[in-house]
Amino acid sequence: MAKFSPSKSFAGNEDPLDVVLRPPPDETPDVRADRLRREAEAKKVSDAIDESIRQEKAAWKKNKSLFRLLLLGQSESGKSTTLKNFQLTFAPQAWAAERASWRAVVQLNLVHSINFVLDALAQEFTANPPARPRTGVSPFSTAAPASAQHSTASSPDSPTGPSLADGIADTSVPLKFTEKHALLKLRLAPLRHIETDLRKALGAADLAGEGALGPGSMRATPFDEPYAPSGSGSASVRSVRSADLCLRSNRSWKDALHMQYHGHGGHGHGHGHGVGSREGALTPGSERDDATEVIAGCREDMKALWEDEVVREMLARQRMRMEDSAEFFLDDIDRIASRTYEPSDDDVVRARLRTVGVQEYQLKFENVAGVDRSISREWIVYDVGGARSSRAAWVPYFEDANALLFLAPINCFDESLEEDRNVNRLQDSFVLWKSVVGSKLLRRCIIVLFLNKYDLLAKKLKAGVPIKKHLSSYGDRENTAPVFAKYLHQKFREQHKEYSPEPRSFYGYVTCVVDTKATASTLSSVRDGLLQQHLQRADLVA
Ligand SMILES: Nc1nc2c(ncn2[C@@H]2O[C@H](COP(=O)(O)OP(=O)(O)OP(=O)(O)O)[C@@H](O)[C@H]2O)c(=O)[nH]1
Ligand SMILES: [Mg+2]
Repeated sequence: MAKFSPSKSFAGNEDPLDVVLRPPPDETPDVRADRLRREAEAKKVSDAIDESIRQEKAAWKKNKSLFRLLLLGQSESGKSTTLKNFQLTFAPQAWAAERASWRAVVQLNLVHSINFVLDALAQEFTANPPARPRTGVSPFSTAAPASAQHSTASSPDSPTGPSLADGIADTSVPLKFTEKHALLKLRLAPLRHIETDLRKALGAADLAGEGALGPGSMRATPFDEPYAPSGSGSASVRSVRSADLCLRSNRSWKDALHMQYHGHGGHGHGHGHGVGSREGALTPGSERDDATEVIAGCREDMKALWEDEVVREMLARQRMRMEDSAEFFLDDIDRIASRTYEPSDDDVVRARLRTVGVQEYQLKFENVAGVDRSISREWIVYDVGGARSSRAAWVPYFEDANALLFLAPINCFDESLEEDRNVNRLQDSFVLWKSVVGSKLLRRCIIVLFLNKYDLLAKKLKAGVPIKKHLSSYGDRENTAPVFAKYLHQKFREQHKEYSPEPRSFYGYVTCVVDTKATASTLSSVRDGLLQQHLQRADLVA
């Protein structure tokens, strides 16, 4: 029987690989140099591969511990308000530390709304001047003259109710302006400068030239072209605004304010640079805080203006849509227009600042008992500007997003977009939702829907605005908030199912994000659900 005899080369203790790779014994210097060069190149490639594997692992680890949430939806859908709820619910200490810095923002909201009413008044005066001065008329009298009371049509608890929302105000009787209105307008004139000062203090000035002040500038009249509805032939509420409350970002207005308070060194040496030309005008809590002083000085006049029935009727007739939070602040002038005013949690949640661009926030969870602490401690939340011109800027954030919270305001079925009056706001939300759920870039993203502003929907429907008139597909269903919310929930759900590139779960909530208590509980379950889903996916990928 033939015996197996190993070839000589593989005999003994020699490493077979080494034998193969060993340079030939008769290698010339040129061949050797060539071989070494090739080996060095191969090593470079191998090192590069190792490095890329290392980076991938690090990115995965980072991704795993950093959860990225995108807040999307049209302008004024409630994205920034939802972000504030996240902070209030999950990072209460950081929230409390920042609350005082919102004072100037709340003051700006209030002053902005008063100036908005004064603008409307000025326009009315041009066509319908106030009656000749009468002696003994005080601007503080809340009772309107008998003639004016006679001419008003709105209900007391809903000054901008059916007549505003549905465009059925009786304009045949002229509004009766009196000397009281002229006097109020005059006495409240200093608030113009205060608004400018506050905007500057909050860093709004550097937005000039970006078109960021939006379509309704201070010069825009409340008598712009009426909205021509595209489909139903029904009137929609016009979005006529005075200059938008628009600042670049959360961080930058806080920085700007810090500069105003503490000077450019930013360390509290008491050399406030003031606002406009007034040195130290915004140093908080000091007698030099001009804004607070002037606002407090105007308190009674502001109240008299806002509570005046002729003024309310004027707003209803002009079908003006003020900021959603305007009434909240205007109804609480006594508290806000005070020298000792400090913002409450609700004030901060309601304070409106339009978001410009994409703002990134680090949300550090305090006191959480998370499913997995390594991924529940810190989230990156992206809050975007929702106006049409801002939407292209969202796309680069799609790829890395783990989850997306889409806000659709459901009270706006009879309103048009501020940036395009021919587009119904609800229709815009539908179209946006369709493209978000259908996006291939977002196919692995967990999507949560908030059908928001339920309170405003309920108020509008209670005032008698007919849904069917603006949304013919609604048919003869009940004109009530619960039925309409359920109907929309179903519609959004159907689109989600139809357009998602891959099957995925639908999470839909009906919300009112200015209700911080209810929102806290919704956000807790959203957070737990998101983390659970995220972990399941991570297990599949890892
Ligand atoms: N009553 C009521 N007001 C709401 C609700 N949600 C948001 N608001 C108000 O609506 C206004 C707009 O809310 P934001 O959160 O600033 O809207 P946004 O989506 O961030 O808007 P952009 O920054 O312009 O894209 C603010 O005045 C909020 O206080 C709600 O559920 N009910
Ligand atoms: Mg915003």
